[in-house]
Amino acid sequence: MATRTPLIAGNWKMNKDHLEAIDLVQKLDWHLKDGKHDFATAEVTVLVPFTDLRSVQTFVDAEKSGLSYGAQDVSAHVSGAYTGEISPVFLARLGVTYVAIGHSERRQYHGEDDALVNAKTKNALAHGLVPIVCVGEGLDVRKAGEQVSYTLAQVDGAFEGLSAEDAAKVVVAYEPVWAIGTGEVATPSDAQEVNGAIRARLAELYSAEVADAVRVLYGGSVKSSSIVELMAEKDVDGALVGGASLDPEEFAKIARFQQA
Ligand SMILES: O=C(CO)COP(=O)(O)O
Repeated sequence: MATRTPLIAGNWKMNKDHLEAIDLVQKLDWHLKDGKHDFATAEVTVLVPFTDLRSVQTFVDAEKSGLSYGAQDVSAHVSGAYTGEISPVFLARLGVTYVAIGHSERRQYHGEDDALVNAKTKNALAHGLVPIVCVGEGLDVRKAGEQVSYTLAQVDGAFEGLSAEDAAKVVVAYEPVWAIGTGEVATPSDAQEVNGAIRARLAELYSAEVADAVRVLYGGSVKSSSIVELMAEKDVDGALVGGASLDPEEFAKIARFQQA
């Protein structure tokens, strides 16, 4: 079985301007260095607003920080008359590693559907970015007990037409919508149920090797008090952290879950 390096990703959402971003990333870097964090045992990345990318890049390069960084969305197009969109080419030029695609807030407030998520995923991969494809059910679906089939349909949509080679590079984040920003963290077994099903689906769609290579994260109200139990589940390969990623000490603690 492949050994998957855990990934702890902070999604800042629409918080922090480019000056505040430097302050936050500096403090995060300090806490990780203070704790002698070994990035080989858990990768740490921050997904920041587009306007913060240059500041974060400058800091990471100057400090030779082990942190990587990413964006929260990307266009399905490469260039041209798409007002307000950001090309994966621009992100790659700024040293971006990851890009979140299909976050539930984009699906909900910007009408993004599986076809668009698929197009963005392909575009990111074509330009050397690693997509973090977000999937997960709302409360109604959870109450109806349909969380696995609902989420797997989103996975099928996101991976449609992807080669095995590309599929192996993708990160999937299972984020049940009812657990986002609510303080309502899914239990470790809730996370394992869906994360395990996602991996099994990738094995069906591709192969055991691809399924083994893909990191499947959990997201939704993750805190330093919940990360250890979540990471103990065999198909939870990391976390996508919202609110708690804005507190550098708390986020560093989450990243250092192996030391807890
Ligand atoms: O949406 C999330 C990360 O993408 C989760 O947000 P919270 O950690 O604030 O619940």
